[in-house]
Amino acid sequence: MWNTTMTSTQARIILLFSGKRKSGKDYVTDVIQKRLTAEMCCILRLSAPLKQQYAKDHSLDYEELLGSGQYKESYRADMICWGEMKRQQDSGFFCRLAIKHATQPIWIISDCRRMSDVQWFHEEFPDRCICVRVEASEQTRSQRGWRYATGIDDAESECGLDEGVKFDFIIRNDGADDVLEKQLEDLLSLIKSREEESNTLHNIKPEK
Ligand SMILES: Nc1ncnc2c1ncn2[C@@H]1O[C@H](COP(=O)(O)OP(=O)(O)O)[C@@H](O)[C@H]1O
Ligand SMILES: C[C@@](O)(CCOP(=O)(O)OP(=O)(O)O)CC(=O)O
Repeated sequence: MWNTTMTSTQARIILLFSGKRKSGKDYVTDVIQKRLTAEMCCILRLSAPLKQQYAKDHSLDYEELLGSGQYKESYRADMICWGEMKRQQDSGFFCRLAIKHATQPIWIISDCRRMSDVQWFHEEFPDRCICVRVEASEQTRSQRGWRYATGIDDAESECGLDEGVKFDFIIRNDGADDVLEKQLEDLLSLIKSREEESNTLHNIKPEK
């Protein structure tokens, strides 16, 4: 189905995922990666290099910060502040680190939060980005363990992409498997058609 004869390690397609806490970004991106295979598609998190550097600077446990337990939550507000300070100095700081070792032709960036994240990818990789929003109702998110937290759920970290972004695809993830399945099929078709366009462009030989 997919062309695996890559001539460069740079991505052909970049899926920029965003969505509120517990909307299901990890769940959905895992399914998509499985369908595309790990050979073709990697999942990259902007929060991974952030947590790594934050853990180092503050003598904390990086693995615990990667988990979904209380440890991460107790540092979330401070990590947000620290990350924002870094981004003010260099808006592409975490984006560059996150993609550094990626070799697959399709990248999923699973946690875009800020306009600067989306802009950075669009500027670095024009015509390769597909912006995907995952949405779930507050009721669904609550059932998945979400509790509103002032300073987090009303801050840029959660709301930075609520307005001003034209999403190429919106996934409603409220729990019905067949509804999600149909949307995933549509998104996979979009990825495939972009892949074909991109292959066509890359295979055009320069005129002699
Ligand atoms: N469509 C779904 N079907 C079943 N469980 C789901 C679905 N979407 C999300 N979940 C579950 O809800 C929880 C939160 O989802 P997650 O992907 O971690 O959210 P996010 O990454 O947006 O914070 C996880 O336990 C996940 O397995
Ligand atoms: C400081 C953060 O990067 C922490 C993000 O941690 P996760 O990526 O694990 O987030 P959730 O899926 O919302 O639990 C947030 C930020 O604003 O950069």
